[in-house]
Amino acid sequence: MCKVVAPRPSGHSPAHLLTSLADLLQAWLPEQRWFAGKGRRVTDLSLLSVTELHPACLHLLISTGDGSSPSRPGDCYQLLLGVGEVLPPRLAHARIGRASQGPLAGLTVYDALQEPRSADLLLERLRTPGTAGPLRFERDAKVTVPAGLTPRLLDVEQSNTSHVYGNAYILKIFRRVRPGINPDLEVPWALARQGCTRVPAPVAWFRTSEPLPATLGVLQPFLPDAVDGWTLALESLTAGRDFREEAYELGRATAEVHLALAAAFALGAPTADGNRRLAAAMIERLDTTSRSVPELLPHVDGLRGAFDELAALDSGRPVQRIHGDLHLGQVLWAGERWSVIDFEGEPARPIAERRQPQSPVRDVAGMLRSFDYAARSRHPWRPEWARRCRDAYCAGYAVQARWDPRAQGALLRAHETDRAVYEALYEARHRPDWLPVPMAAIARLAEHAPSSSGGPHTPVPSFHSFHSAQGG
Ligand SMILES: Nc1ncnc2c1ncn2[C@@H]1O[C@H](COP(=O)(O)OP(=O)(O)O)[C@@H](O)[C@H]1O
Ligand SMILES: O=P(O)(O)O[C@H]1O[C@H](CO)[C@@H](O[C@H]2O[C@H](CO)[C@@H](O)[C@H](O)[C@H]2O)[C@H](O)[C@H]1O
Repeated sequence: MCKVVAPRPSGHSPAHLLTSLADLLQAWLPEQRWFAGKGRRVTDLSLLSVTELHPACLHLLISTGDGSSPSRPGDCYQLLLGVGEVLPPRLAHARIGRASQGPLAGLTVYDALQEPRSADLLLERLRTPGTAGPLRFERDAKVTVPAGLTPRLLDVEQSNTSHVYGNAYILKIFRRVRPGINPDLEVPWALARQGCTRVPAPVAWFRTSEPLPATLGVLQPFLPDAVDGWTLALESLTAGRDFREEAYELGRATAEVHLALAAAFALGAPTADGNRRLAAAMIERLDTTSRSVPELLPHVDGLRGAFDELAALDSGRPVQRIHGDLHLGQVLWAGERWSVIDFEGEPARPIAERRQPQSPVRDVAGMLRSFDYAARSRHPWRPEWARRCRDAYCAGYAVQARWDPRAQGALLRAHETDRAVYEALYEARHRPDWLPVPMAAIARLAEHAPSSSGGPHTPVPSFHSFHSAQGG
């Protein structure tokens, strides 16, 4: 960590500190993968809380807005800032800038989550529960986390920031913070209590009570040698290898998690009214998204067909807690089986909404879209690879859940369409180069008028009988 010089930042109010940080953060935030306002200027910036974890390491909750709507509350983000005189070369990539005014004038500010020392600080706090200002560090009383585990920053594309400790634990620090308990703590905790072994159970976490009650980070066991489903799918595509057996097992794993979720949380009955409200919400998302992603505009009328079809439906599957953002990047192959991670749901949605019971078909649709994503992201495009994976996945799901998602044609189509709209917004905001991937699906979904398909449920006893039935 850099050497700190007086005056100590903690001696200053958030408003005073902001005079040092505002310019630096306004330039730096829009460059961050986890920042949801790509391409938009940060005009309104305020510090919601400042906690000194160490004289040279500040924990910050900030609120940002783009000035577009004075009535819209700003987004809240969690930062760990290092402050010092000189930044060592190994931290050059973490540099945010040199403050020119205010209490930090002349000091260099950097993203402290990029360095192991801040990871050490957080783990020490999590090992021994307690508080620091508004921050509360808590853990599962039955688990003892050893001291001195070597941290490393996880070097993968992700929406948050994670540190791995001694290949034994992983700490996810949520970047975008929303009021309420984060489902990524709530759901794995509840599943562990159900005895579900498909999901790593939280061992420690930290949260804040002010200025908003929110979960800030979760420590879980790290699955060593795990490979995520997205990497495996791309390897399979590159090598021209089949992925049906993996997809089938993934379907079984998804259904197993859904069954455990159904046992852990309340269920809701499917109703015609529920379908109408869901369709209305999907149409609203389509309309809102097409205002910020103009590429969607030519397809809006076509896409609405799937939602109208859902609105006319008078049945469906019972609603329950689900994963909420299921895709190939959220499943890990480790120890010869699939595990499921990241129950945060769609990060842009309010937490109260993410905690509502939803149709399990929504998760199935997320994974089906993901097979399409993988196939679309490689040249040459191999639609048959995605089609086989999608079928195998549903077959595996049907065996475990005892109902086949393919028999829910209208529901599945509406959820896939809604998911593709979500993906278009996500990519436009976070990875504009990827926008063509969901747009390809959107064009296809809009072009093919919805029609009820999907036959009656036919249980498939094993992958191998499924495989031979497909002539594989
Ligand atoms: N328990 C775990 N064991 C091993 N690797 C993990 C574990 N949890 C997460 N990871 C790795 O971290 C990556 C990002 O995790 P994820 O929870 O999806 O973060 P984010 O929500 O920030 O995208 C995963 O793709 C995986 O590579
Ligand atoms: O970071 P999260 O895992 O919470 O999820 C967000 O980012 C994902 C991209 O990293 C995004 O997923 C989309 O791209 C994936 C490939 O990178 C693909 O597997 C998914 O099917 C596709 O939706 C996800 O939508 C977003 O919420």
